[in-house]
Amino acid sequence: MAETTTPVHLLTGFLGSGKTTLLSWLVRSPAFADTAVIINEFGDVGLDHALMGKADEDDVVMLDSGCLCCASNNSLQETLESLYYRRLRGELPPFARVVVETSGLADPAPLINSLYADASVARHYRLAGVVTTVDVQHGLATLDEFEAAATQLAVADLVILTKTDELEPQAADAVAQRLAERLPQVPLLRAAHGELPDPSAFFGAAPEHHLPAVRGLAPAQPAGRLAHVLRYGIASHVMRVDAPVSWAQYAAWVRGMQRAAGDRLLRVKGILPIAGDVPHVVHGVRHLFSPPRPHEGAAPGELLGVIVVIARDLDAEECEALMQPLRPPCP
Ligand SMILES: Nc1nc2c(ncn2[C@@H]2O[C@H](COP(=O)(O)OP(=O)(O)OP(=O)(O)O)[C@@H](O)[C@H]2O)c(=O)[nH]1
Repeated sequence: MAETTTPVHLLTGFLGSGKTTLLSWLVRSPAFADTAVIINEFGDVGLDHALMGKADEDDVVMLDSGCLCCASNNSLQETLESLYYRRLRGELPPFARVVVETSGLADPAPLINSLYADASVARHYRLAGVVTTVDVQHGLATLDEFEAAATQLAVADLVILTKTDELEPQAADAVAQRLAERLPQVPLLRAAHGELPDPSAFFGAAPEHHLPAVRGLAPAQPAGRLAHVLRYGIASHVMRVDAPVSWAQYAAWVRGMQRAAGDRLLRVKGILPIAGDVPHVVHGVRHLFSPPRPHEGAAPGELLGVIVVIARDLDAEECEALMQPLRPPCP
């Protein structure tokens, strides 16, 4: 008898569209018991993992809800195989499904293809749906501007319109309407404050009717991150801040970033020691920065002081110059 395969749900969506926030909430829900979550990142440092409050980047963490979480910079194939064999050897508890959070710049088509085309993966896993997050404020503009965002939407089996708490219901309705015109067959859910009305709806996506579109979009070889970086002039810079900073320094840094690079910024995230060495989570999407909040969960360890800046046409030198307000003043 053929072995049953484990369903894999891809969670994609452009930089800052709310994937990690949504997932952080979902993994605590009983609907996510028996789920293994894999976080795959753009950038050299596994920050999303830390922002979700997990302890160890290399290991699989079991949450109270029964959900398993791990971060990986390996290929999806390698990670899925490793999970499969660890489960087989009894090193991991059984899991009934997998959720993969892709990086915000990833073209999901090669990932989708690998689930179908890689024989060793396809023996044990199957694609069960692609969920694409679209930011209600920036989403439509991003779709027009970035091919990756358009591709992420094109392959969606379920669209989640995020941050609807930030707009009036009528304005959110208008965005939902525009998305429905683009993808009339794809269901759309709304998330507010990073939450869905029903967490189990996340698993309701059905991929079959999008397969032709995926085949048409997928390049022959899996697209490397570099391809995106070169094509759009987008680069990810990992900056380090070694000493605690004051609120005044933080404010000066944000002002400088907004003024000098606001139109080129895509995403800023990190964990900064602010005001007496308290680790604070820093988030920016485009030119907007959220108020930093104290970091929750396991100590950030060496990620404390790491800021990832993803921007267009911003080289390392200029990025470093923009970090100056966070550097200790010269004696
Ligand atoms: N008001 C509001 N803010 C949200 C919501 N979801 C996410 N955010 C904020 O949007 C910013 C980006 O959210 P993330 O969850 O990190 O986005 P992401 O898609 O994982 O981003 P990348 O890791 O860059 O791909 C953060 O400041 C979040 O607090 C929401 O539903 N409402």
